[in-house]
Amino acid sequence: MTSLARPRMIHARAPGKLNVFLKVGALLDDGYHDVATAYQAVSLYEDIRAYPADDFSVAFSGSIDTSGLALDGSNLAIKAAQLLARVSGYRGGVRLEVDKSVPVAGGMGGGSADAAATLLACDTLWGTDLGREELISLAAQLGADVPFALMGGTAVGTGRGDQLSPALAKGQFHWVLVLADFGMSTPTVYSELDRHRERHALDIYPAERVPSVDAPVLHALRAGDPAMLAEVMHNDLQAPALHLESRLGQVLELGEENGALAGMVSGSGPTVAFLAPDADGALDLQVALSAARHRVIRATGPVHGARIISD
Ligand SMILES: C[C@@](CO)(OP(=O)(O)O)[C@H](O)COP(=O)(O)OP(=O)(O)OC[C@H]1O[C@@H](n2ccc(N)nc2=O)[C@H](O)[C@@H]1O
Ligand SMILES: Nc1ncnc2c1ncn2[C@@H]1O[C@H](COP(=O)(O)OP(=O)(O)O)[C@@H](O)[C@H]1O
Repeated sequence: MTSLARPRMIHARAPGKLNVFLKVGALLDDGYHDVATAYQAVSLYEDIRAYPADDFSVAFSGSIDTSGLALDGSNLAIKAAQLLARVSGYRGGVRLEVDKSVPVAGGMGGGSADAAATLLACDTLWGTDLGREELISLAAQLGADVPFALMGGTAVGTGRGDQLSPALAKGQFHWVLVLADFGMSTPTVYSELDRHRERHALDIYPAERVPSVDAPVLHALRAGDPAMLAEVMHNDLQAPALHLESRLGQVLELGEENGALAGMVSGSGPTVAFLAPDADGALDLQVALSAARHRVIRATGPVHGARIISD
């Protein structure tokens, strides 16, 4: 009698993201904020290889400095694998090798991409076969951005950012990303926004305490028109991020002086994303910013969400 051979390794890949639009509403009782965001998955990827093992472990490689990342159960990749094992009743473990391209704590959802790719890789490796819907619901338990890393493309996120609906998008947008040599804590940036609103007794979007994505943003994405998108890109976390790290303001100015259509802090920062008119414009901008001794990479979007590359 023959038994079905278990795969020896599964390779999954998930993208980083930009928030081309992010409005932050009220602080909720659970410490989260109601948000309305337009996500775009971009061509910076986390590649995860999952090997059968008796326990759970993770190791990192790649061009990004990962020396500060915990490798224990607090790592999002391990959390994802352990959650899937618990829910599915799988009794073994997994050895995860992550080739990292998304900056750590950079506002581009690298940890979320690790979690999404891990869910998919382990579901395949272990043959638990939960299916997309259930993986998305596990993803939401791991972090607000994790469902989008599974889904990819372009999408509107509401609630904590985890209630997704796909958005129509045409063509390709060209981004130039300035990476920082420091990270920023997402909760700290949200808290800075709350403090600012309290200090100035600001009413949060009084007409709509539940924020929404502005219609012109969806229109620009649908039209695939970078000039149109540049006019309406917005991030409520940019002001608090700049308040915490004023040097990001100089980066924004430099990009806008050198041909960017618009620049924006990505999510909670500190990565700064510039929208270029086209591929040539992105290359010119990369050269100018690199000459000013910044670490700069180019990316395009939208791209696919998490998927299996090989098994
Ligand atoms: C700001 C955003 C924009 O997409 O991304 P990043 O800049 O982190 O990539 C997200 O809202 C981050 O999502 P994610 O990084 O998955 O957040 P989580 O791990 O779930 O939450 C970390 C902490 O951020 C704060 N948080 C997160 C999401 C949200 N809607 N409201 C919040 O206040 C809470 O303090 C929470 O405890
Ligand atoms: N696999 C992981 N990759 C990156 N960060 C992780 C991971 N696991 C846990 N973290 C922690 O999650 C936090 C957010 O990291 P990350 O997802 O890279 O950035 P951001 O939330 O700004 O997009 C960091 O403080 C980091 O230490």
